[in-house]
Amino acid sequence: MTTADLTPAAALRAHDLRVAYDGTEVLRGMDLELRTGEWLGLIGPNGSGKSTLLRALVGLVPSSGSVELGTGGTPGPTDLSLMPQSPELPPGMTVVEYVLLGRTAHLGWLRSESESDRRVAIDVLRRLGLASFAGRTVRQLSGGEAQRVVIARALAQQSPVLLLDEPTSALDVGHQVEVLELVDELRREDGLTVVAAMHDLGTAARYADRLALLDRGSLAALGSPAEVLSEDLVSRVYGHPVRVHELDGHLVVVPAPRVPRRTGAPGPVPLPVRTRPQRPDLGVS
Ligand SMILES: Nc1ncnc2c1ncn2[C@@H]1O[C@H](COP(=O)(O)OP(=O)(O)OP(=O)(O)O)[C@@H](O)[C@H]1O
Repeated sequence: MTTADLTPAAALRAHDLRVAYDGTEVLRGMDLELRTGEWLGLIGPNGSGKSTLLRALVGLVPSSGSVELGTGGTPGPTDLSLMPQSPELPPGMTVVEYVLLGRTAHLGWLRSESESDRRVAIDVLRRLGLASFAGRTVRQLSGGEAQRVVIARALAQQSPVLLLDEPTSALDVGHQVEVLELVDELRREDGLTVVAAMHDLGTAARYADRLALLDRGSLAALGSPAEVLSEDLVSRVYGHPVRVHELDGHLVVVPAPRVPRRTGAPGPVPLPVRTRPQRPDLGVS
């Protein structure tokens, strides 16, 4: 066996990916290589470009640079599946009809869904504990139920690369674990490649093989969770001091309280200086 055999194949490569809205560049010089079967966590403050990067990877926003499959071709509609952050839920559409939209990329011109498409949709709904909602309209769901239905639609597409934009922001802790474990199971069993933008840094670290930290449209760090979640780096990029602890073998990031400035109080106030961080040597090219 050679070293090449041991190196996971690339699922997707982005090179010098850039996006500008109304002439303002919000994503710049993004170079990423996704390995087949890996989970890449996207983290970064509000507005740092996580959603824009995901949308650029699927071609939903005009971008410059390149996105190509590991095999070298341009991604087609069945290659990447995106679960958007705030999708439109069409009024009157039932849950099963909505999840079946995930099969659209697999249908030929003017073809309607087959029995096997319906089976895929029902199976995904069942695995997410949503089968009893199948006949309900999507507007008749709670926020968390609706979010799981949107995830179900993305999973029903059965694409080899799954892009999730804050997939658990509306979910209680039990459903968060249920959804993330299901995605992780698909990753381990079927070699699904996952990119998930998440705000909870501990949860992102728990599932990701690597974390990509975005800062104002650029990649500030890319590496293992332990490498990227350094107190200094996270405090600087997020503009607030944090502490990183290890609990039961997992990293937990908690905001540190700002020390109130008192007249005559001894010692410095540990406020982070919000300057552009030095790019650490974490494999970012
Ligand atoms: N349609 C748009 N038109 C103009 N500017 C936009 C548009 N969408 C996003 N932006 C800007 O692009 C930047 C990146 O936004 P993006 O939504 O990618 O950030 P994000 O990291 O996903 O943020 P959040 O964590 O708040 O979801 C922000 O400054 C945002 O205001």
